[in-house]
Amino acid sequence: MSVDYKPAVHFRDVYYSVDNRPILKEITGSFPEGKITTLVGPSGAGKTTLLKLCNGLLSPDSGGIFINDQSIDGYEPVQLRRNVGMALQSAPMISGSVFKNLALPMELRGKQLAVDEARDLLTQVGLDATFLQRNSKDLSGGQRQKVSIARTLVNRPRIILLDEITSSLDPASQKEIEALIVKINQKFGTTIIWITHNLEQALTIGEYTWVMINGKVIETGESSLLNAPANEKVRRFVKGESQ
Ligand SMILES: Nc1ncnc2c1ncn2[C@@H]1O[C@H](COP(=O)(O)OP(=O)(O)OP(=O)(O)O)[C@@H](O)[C@H]1O
Repeated sequence: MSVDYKPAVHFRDVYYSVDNRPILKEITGSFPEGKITTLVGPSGAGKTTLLKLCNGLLSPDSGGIFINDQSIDGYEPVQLRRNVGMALQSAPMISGSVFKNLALPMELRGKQLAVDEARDLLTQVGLDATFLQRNSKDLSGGQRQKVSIARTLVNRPRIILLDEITSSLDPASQKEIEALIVKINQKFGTTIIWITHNLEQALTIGEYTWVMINGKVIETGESSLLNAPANEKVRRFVKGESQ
């Protein structure tokens, strides 16, 4: 990974295991501040696990994780969740209105979300104000993902983690969400770490890529590395061949 950029998230020799089974091994590297980095690799490589380490949902067995140069252990959980937002493929919603869903991150901090602010958030993600009173269960997949992203923005996070947020969407919705994430990245300088199975997406949207295989980071660099991987395992992965 280029040394020209300040790391937003830095991993230093991180190990993580479940029931003595190593899931992540020797993870060292940085996600540059203000950039979009995609995380690719075969199923079970450890991508989601790595993402969950970035916001404290999981803790490493050993090694260090640093968010904006500060050890993740030094953050209050609330402060960490505000700094590092996350959106998931399933875009989980609580039952009730879109407004209720947008207000949730504030409510968890004992605060209220102003209706004007909720409207602004919807505008940011390309939805009009009529959506505020819609029931979350009546949203399409693309709309649901937009609300999920808007809800992430409530806390104005400096870093957003995305776990396959477009993989269940039709191509048009996928393009809309991609454009939305690029806009958020450019407008607010938000660091984006994006797990995707879509290598075309990694090439076009992400400036940088980490390739993970079997719990290890095998290659990192500009996304164009996917066009000509140096590593044989990565070459096989990119060609869709089994490891
Ligand atoms: N809580 C857990 N208990 C047992 N095994 C787990 C647990 N969490 C993760 N694993 C295992 O760790 C490995 C990595 O899982 P992870 O979900 O991080 O991979 P991934 O690269 O995100 O995969 P996918 O692309 O399929 O989502 C898998 O073998 C998974 O079964």
